[in-house]
Amino acid sequence: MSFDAIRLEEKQQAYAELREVKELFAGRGWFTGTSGNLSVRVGEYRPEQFAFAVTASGKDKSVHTPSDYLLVDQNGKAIETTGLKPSAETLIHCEIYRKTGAGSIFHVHTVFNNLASELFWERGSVPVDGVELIKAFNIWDEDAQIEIPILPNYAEIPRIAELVPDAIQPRIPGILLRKHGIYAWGANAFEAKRHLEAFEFLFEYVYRWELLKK
Ligand SMILES: CSCCC(=O)C(=O)COP(=O)(O)O
Ligand SMILES: [Zn+2]
Repeated sequence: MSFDAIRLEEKQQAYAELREVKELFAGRGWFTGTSGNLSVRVGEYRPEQFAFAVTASGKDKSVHTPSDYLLVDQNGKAIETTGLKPSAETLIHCEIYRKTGAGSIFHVHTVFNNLASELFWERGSVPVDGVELIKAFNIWDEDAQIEIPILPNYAEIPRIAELVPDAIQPRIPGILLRKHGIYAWGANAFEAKRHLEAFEFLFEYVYRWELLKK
């Protein structure tokens, strides 16, 4: 498969989706200090070869410019002529796509996802019991109990990326990095957004509930 088959309209559609969600999340204050990154897959998918549009590294994600996104391959290398650098965390997106075949991945740093990751670091996952919003993950069991995995936040992204495949839990479309942020994914941007919003609600809930219990 060649990436030449990716049509201009597909790329423009992916960039438009990223722009829309970037604007929405920026309005919620989810990109503090240039943090966060977003991606949408384009073209055909095979675990050994795929492409995606990803946010460029280090940009102020609350503003729109003509150089906010670029296309990369399954190894995170640019597949278009550009001076832009892909997100420093692109390798994590690569591993999530390879393992899950997802269509879109969103990463944000928030105070509640950082607090939850630290509160439950020693457990290795954030437990959530019986909260209605678990249904946003298409888990419909009454009183469902889920565990959201937490990975260490090593300085070297490849060291984190290599842990990602084994950390991913089949029913849970997200992974926390300790005192860093959440990666949430879905079959498309709509679903990834729903999952991310649910995770953020649940992190705030579990954190506040832990305080109330004390
Ligand atoms: C200033 S935030 C540190 C880097 C980070 O965690 C992040 O999410 C943004 O990195 P990017 O290269 O995608 O801009
Ligand atoms: Zn980050």
